[in-house]
Formats: sequence, C-alpha cells, structure tokens
Amino acid sequence: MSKKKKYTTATFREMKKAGEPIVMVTAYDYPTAKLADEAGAEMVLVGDSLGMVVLGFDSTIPVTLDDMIHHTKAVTRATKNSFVVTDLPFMSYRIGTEETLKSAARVMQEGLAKAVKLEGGSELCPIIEQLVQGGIPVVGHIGLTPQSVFQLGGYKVQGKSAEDAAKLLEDALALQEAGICSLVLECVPHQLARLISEKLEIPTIGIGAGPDCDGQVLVFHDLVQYASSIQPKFVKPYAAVGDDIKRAFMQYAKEVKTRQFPTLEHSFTMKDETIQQLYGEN
Ligand SMILES: Nc1nc(=O)c2c([nH]1)NC[C@@H]1CN(c3ccc(C(=O)N[C@@H](CCC(=O)O)C(=O)O)cc3)CN21
Ligand SMILES: CC(C)C(=O)C(=O)O
Ligand SMILES: [Mg+2]
Repeated sequence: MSKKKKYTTATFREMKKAGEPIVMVTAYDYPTAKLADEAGAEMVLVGDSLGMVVLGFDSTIPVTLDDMIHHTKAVTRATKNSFVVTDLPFMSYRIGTEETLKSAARVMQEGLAKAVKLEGGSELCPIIEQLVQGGIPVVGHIGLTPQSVFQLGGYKVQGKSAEDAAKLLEDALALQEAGICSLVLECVPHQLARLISEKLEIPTIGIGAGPDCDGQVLVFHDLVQYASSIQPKFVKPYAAVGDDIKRAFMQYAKEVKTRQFPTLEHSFTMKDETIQQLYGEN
C-alpha cells in the first residue's frame, strides 16, 4: 500500500497535473468506509445511490437530506485519509438559495463531509457560486443525472449527438467557472469524456465515461457484487461478495436446523459444583 496522506481538493488538482488517476468509490456505512479508506481510496462518495443499493427504492428520488446525513456520519467516523463527498439529494438544492445553503451546511456540520455533489448543468452556476463563497467545496455531476431519471426516460447514455455533446462541454466549462473542484461524468461516450477532461483544469471523475477521465468512481455494491439489482455495462466486478454471503447464510441455516451449530465450543460454561447446587435447590 502506498504511503498515506490526507487528501484535499489541492491534492486532486495536483494528481490531474501529474497524470495520476484518482480513485473514488461509494460507501454508505462505517465498515465499508473503513475498508475503502484503508485500501487507499482517495475519494469516498456517500452517493444518493444509497436509496437504491441500501434502502431498496427503485430510483434515487425518495432519498432525503436526513438519509444522506445519517449515512455520511457513519462514513466520516471511519475515514482517516479519504476525502468524503456527499450527494445533495433530489430537489434539496433547487428550491431556493437559503434551503440549498442550509442543506449543504448540515451535510458539512452534522455529517462532517468535505464536499457536496450536485447534479446538473450551467443552471446551477449561481447556487454553486454561493456555496463556494461559503467555503464549501462543490463537486459537479453531468451526463446521466439519475435524479432526472423520469425526465430522461431511463438510465441511458447521454451526449451521443454533436448537439448534446456540445451542451455537456459547455456545462462543464460553466461549472468550472462557477468554482466546482471536480466533475463527475456519468454515462457519456468515452470520446466526449476525453474532450471534456482535456478542456478542464479541474479533475473529471468518470463512471461509464471511459478510460480518459482523471479519475474513476464505481458504486460499492456493483464493484463487489453485493446484491446490486442493476448490472450496467460500465461495471467490472472485483469480488462476488453477495454469493459468499448467501452461501454463508445457507450453511448457517442448515447447521441450525441439524443442530450442528452451536456446539459447546461456541457456548459458555459454569462450574459443575454450581450446576449441582442449582439442581439440588430446584
Ligand atoms: N447499483 C447502482 N449503480 C450505479 O451505478 C447507480 C445506481 N445503482 N443508482 C443510481 C445510478 C443509476 N445508474 C445507472 C443505472 C443503470 C444504467 C444502465 O443500465 N445503463 C445501460 C445503458 C443503456 C444505454 O445504452 O443507453 C447499460 O447497459 O449500461 C446506468 C446507470 C448509475 N447509478
Ligand atoms: C454514481 C455516483 C456518481 C453517484 O452519484 C451515486 O453513487 O449516487
Ligand atoms: Mg448520486
């Protein structure tokens, strides 16, 4: 494992300059965040994908700010070096300036996140400027923006036409100008992700955006195959944890049913004389 240091927004700009890819992974709880941090993940994302992979909703839309803060607290108790970014959930940054600033402040003060992430294009520039002026690092997110799933008509690749691609490049530049510290590119053609990454000074973090982004992010449950119900093309499984867990549950159930578990090896004992005394008295 490489030598550990605390990661900051400055680290990520330096990494981009040096051509060193940035590793980001999602985590939603203490044990996962601890393992990600120990494994050297430079950024940990408390994604609103938690609504789908942890809470069982079929989109990220029902996720609340309280949900995000609850999970962020668990994650930041575990991380020593990783830079923790928390998604602002559906609509929490679109109702008004005051509500957005309050939402982000809660994520920072209660959740102890280091940055917030917002989905959207240049329309968010004014609010991003406010957040940045307030001292909050902001991560952008364009391309497939799951909080707009019902408008997009599904989880589809974005920016395939010249027109759509030009709009995404324009958004990326505008968001950089507004002060974001990095930009997630989700489900866009790899050539477009490369162009955007070349044009920006801040690092891009890709998911389904090809090899030429400045960093990569994957959802934890996809990466280790932990009962994730979706299997997009961009996912590469690095473990089959779900299968292992299911096998363990089945073996445990079998051993309980057949009284193979527990044995005395897993039990507590009292002295023989004590048990005799007990039987004598009753
Ligand atoms: N487990 C999980 N992983 C994710 O990456 C993720 C979530 N959940 N929830 C929130 C969003 C939703 N995401 C998704 C979900 C599905 C596809 C998907 O199936 N995409 C198709 C592309 C279809 C097309 O060609 O346009 C694919 O085959 O990859 C992509 C991103 C990404 N995020
Ligand atoms: C897919 C990533 C980028 C995300 O926003 C999430 O996990 O919620
Ligand atoms: Mg998200």
